Order: sequence, then structure tokens, then C-alpha cells
Amino acid sequence: MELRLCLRLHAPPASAPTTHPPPPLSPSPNLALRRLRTGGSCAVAPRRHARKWGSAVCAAKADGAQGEAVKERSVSVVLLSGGQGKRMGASMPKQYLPLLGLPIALHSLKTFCQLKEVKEVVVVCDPDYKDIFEGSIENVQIPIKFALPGKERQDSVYNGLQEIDGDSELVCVHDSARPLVSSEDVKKVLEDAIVHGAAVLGVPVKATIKEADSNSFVVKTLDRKTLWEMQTPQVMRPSLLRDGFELVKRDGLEVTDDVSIVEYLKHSVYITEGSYTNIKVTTPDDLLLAERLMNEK
Ligand SMILES: Nc1ccn([C@@H]2O[C@H](COP(=O)(O)OP(=O)(O)OP(=O)(O)O)[C@@H](O)[C@H]2O)c(=O)n1
Ligand SMILES: C[C@](O)(CO)[C@H](O)COP(=O)(O)O
Repeated sequence: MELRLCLRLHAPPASAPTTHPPPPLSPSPNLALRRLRTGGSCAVAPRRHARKWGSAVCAAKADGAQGEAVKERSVSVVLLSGGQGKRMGASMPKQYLPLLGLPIALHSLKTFCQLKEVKEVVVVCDPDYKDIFEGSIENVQIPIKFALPGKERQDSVYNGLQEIDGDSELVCVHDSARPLVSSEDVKKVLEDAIVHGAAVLGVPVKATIKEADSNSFVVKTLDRKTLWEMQTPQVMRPSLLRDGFELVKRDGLEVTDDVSIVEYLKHSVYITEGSYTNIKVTTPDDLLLAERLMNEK
């Protein structure tokens, strides 16, 4: 499918190469450091071989098994574009700021529209910004639908979920503020979601993380090799998200990501190892970093 972006707000970007860096197969710098500290041999299993922690969350592939095929046109994408971007402090919501000449939100829209697995995209956005999406992509063969944003991110996800096709096998929730997600990583997380019912892109935490009390005293140091930073897409069977939302709403729970809703159902969630480059543009420095990473793509 040939896609051509025709922008009303900004000129189209110069055609960029579509190759992506390979997924991070080599151990993280932290792992290398821990190797050094233990005299060269690896005292901990590489993170991609980590297996299980907590009650309901499993870590990324241990056996290198191939993911299951995701059927063509079986996935509904909910593209979240309903935030205000307060931390960015710009004159418009951050997802509409230009990144290499294209509004941030259109970068991932383009990525999803190019995937044969995707049957539709539900854009959750303020109606004032609908025209940024409408007609932004020429020759697109899937419907672009719209839903209204809610007060919090989870309310926007709920509204988007109401608009998806009833026959979809997976719902794939993505922050439009993550313009750098690669189609390879999206495909991996879709495959894992088909196998496990729910999967999320994540990367091993690089920092040392401590829990503190309300007086800023350390309570404990968390075991870094069990910690992953969550990204989007977050993908699950639609029934899991619907059932989860019922419980979450009943119990008045606030969540900051979507698989938390599935975890609340006590259903397992698989972490698909993603890329550190899949950053969320949150503050002005992220915009500079995103520009640089996008140029290197
Ligand atoms: N009520 C909301 C809040 C957030 N989002 C979307 O969820 C993603 C992640 O949220 P975040 O980065 O926190 O965006 P904002 O809420 O816009 O940022 P801020 O907290 O700085 O206002 C973004 O793509 C944002 O547009 C949304 O659709 N509806
Ligand atoms: C879902 C998420 O992108 C995972 O990292 C993130 O939690 C959403 O952003 P927020 O800034 O916490 O609303």
C-alpha cells in the first residue's frame, strides 16, 4: 500500500529511509556493568531471559519462539490524542507540534496505517483537531474513526474502545505522543498479544530505583533486574479490556496504563521487549531528542 502524506499545516517531510535499528539484542549497559562487577561472568540472566515476577505479569520471550501470526485486518488501533500536553507548555497540545514538518500524532498514525494487520484506527481527539487527521493520509485503505477525549487518559481509552469494530481480535492502544514506535516493534507486540491475550512493549529499567517514604527517606532499593519501563502500544483482546474496565469503574481505580486494567482482572500480561527510542514526547527536551532520533531512523 502506498501512502502519501498530504499536510495542511506543514510541508511533508523529506522522504526518510524506512530502515530501523535492530531490536536491542545485546545486553544493556547495566548488564555489562554487572558483568564487570562479577569478574566477567554474567551473574544474572539477561533480562530477555527473565521469566516471571509478581502475580500476573510475565517477562519477554525466553525461548526465542516465533510469535503467532496476527490475521490481516484483525486489529483496531486506539490512537490517544486527547491530552493537553501541560508539561510541554506549548500553545497547542504537544501531539500537534511539528516533528520534522509533520504533526507528532501523524507519525504513528502513518505507521499503523501501513500495517496489514490493522483494520481501523480510532483517533481520540478534541473535535477542533479532527481536520489534522482527516485526509492527512492519501490512499489509506482503512477507516479512520473518531472518539471524544475523556478527563483522564483512561477515560479517553474507554471512549475509544466504544468505537472499535465488534469483530476485532485485538485492540492496540497507543499514545500519539510516541511518534517513534517502529512497525517491527508493533508487529512483535501484536504477535505476543495474540498468544497471551495481552502484551505491552517495555524496556528494561536502566536506573537504580529506590522506594522512599513521605519524608524522602529510602524504604528499600528495588531489584532492577525485575523492573521494566512500560511504553505503548499496549495490546489485548477487546473483551479483556471491556471486562477490566467494568471492575476498574466499579472500584473507582485510577490507572496510568492500559494493561493495569487487565492486571486488575488477574489476567497475565506479557512484556514484549521494545526499543529505548520509543520515547514519549512529554517536555521540550523530549522534542529535541525525538527530532534527533527521527533523523537517524
Ligand atoms: N485525557 C487524556 C490524557 C492523555 N491522553 C493522551 O495520552 C497520551 C499520554 O499522555 P501524556 O503524555 O501524559 O499526555 P498529556 O496528558 O497530554 O500530558 P500532560 O500530562 O503534560 O498534560 C498522549 O498521547 C495524550 O494525548 C488522552 O488521549 N486523553
Ligand atoms: C501509558 C504510558 O505511556 C506508559 O509509559 C504512560 O503511563 C502514559 O503517560 P502518562 O504521562 O503517565 O499519562
